[in-house]
Amino acid sequence: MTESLPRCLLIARQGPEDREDRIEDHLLELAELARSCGFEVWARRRLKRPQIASRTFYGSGQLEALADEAARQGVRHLICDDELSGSQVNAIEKLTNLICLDRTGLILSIFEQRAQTREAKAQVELARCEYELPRLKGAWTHLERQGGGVGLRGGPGETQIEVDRRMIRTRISQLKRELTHLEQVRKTQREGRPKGMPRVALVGYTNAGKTSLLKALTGEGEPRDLLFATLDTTTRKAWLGQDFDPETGEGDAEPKHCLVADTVGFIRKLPHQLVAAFRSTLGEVRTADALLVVADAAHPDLEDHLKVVGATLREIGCEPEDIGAQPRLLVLNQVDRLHRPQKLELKKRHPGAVQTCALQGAGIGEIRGWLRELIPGPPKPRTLEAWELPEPVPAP
Ligand SMILES: Nc1nc2c(ncn2[C@@H]2O[C@H](COP(=O)(O)OP(=O)(O)OP(=O)(O)O)[C@@H](O)[C@H]2O)c(=O)[nH]1
Ligand SMILES: [Mg+2]
Repeated sequence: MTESLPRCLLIARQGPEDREDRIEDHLLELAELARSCGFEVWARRRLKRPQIASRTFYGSGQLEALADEAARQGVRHLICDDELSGSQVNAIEKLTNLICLDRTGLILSIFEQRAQTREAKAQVELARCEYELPRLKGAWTHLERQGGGVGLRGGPGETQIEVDRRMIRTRISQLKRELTHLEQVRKTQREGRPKGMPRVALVGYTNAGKTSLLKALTGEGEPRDLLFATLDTTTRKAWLGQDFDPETGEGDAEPKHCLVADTVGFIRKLPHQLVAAFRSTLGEVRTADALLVVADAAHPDLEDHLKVVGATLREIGCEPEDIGAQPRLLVLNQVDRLHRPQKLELKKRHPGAVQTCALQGAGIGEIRGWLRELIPGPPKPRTLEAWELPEPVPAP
């Protein structure tokens, strides 16, 4: 007998400046995250609030009404798209009698479920510790209230917080030491890889089809329709064919290869604790000779996704404007889900991109051709596209 999945209710705040459709999109993405974490989504709600309520973020009136509705439907979890403080989570849980998770907490839970290798596990635990540390106060307020009478400083609660904080800080130091060691191991492995064979990293928004492209290029990889299916970097050898014209006899008959690394996906508001903790895994991206930036071309938020990818790449130290910056190829994947006019429109918007369908192998030959060019030397300079550049600062 299959156990039924825990049901959850998703909410997001809509401020006066927020467009309704954008908040809906964010809720749809949150629903995908919840599904990837093992929840069944019962409902999504936009809560219109001109101002943030400091204690409960969303305001007690709306939350109480939702809690009644959720209780009648057997919903136990409330997942919020907004980043909440520990004391806000506590106040919401008390008011609604639901288990409350914010977006960062949800993403961390997915990463915890997926982490397989020692390195991924250590990275995720580090991110979890960094996330919990500032939240401890909220979690322990019930003890603080029990603590010390008149004239006493602190009390049992406060002491407990201090003990907890110290334990977490000690664990953070241990994990950082372990990760520095693992980063060194990774660096040595990289240096030991065959010379003269370019290393290419697949990067992009989660669920865009990076692992599917790894499979199309190298024959290996397990694509899954889940957000953050891939956490660990996998590197495989890809056959790139040969630059040889049998009719004229021109070119190089020697077959060419490169190494392709699949990496963890990016997402809007990727918790900064995770970006920091995944520095060593993402080192594969920083040190790659070239990047294949993969996007789901059929996603309605394609352009936003590209901006998130551009910004996250900058955050991990890949600046497209730098001298000697890695060449990048934009791979617009899943074009089998688009009609011809949409593909033409996309071609106009991103003329330098390759349009692919990783599942059927369309466009893979073009990627191979681009990768072959990397071998004799760096490809020609290219004009940067708008999504790679920082957002312009609005005029005062
Ligand atoms: N229709 C269609 N589906 C695709 C294509 N490429 C990938 N998919 C599907 O998209 C889903 C995600 O594919 P993955 O390759 O796992 O995506 P990913 O970017 O590695 O995702 P994460 O590792 O979770 O970040 C899977 O269900 C794939 O079958 C494509 O070209 N066309
Ligand atoms: Mg993947």
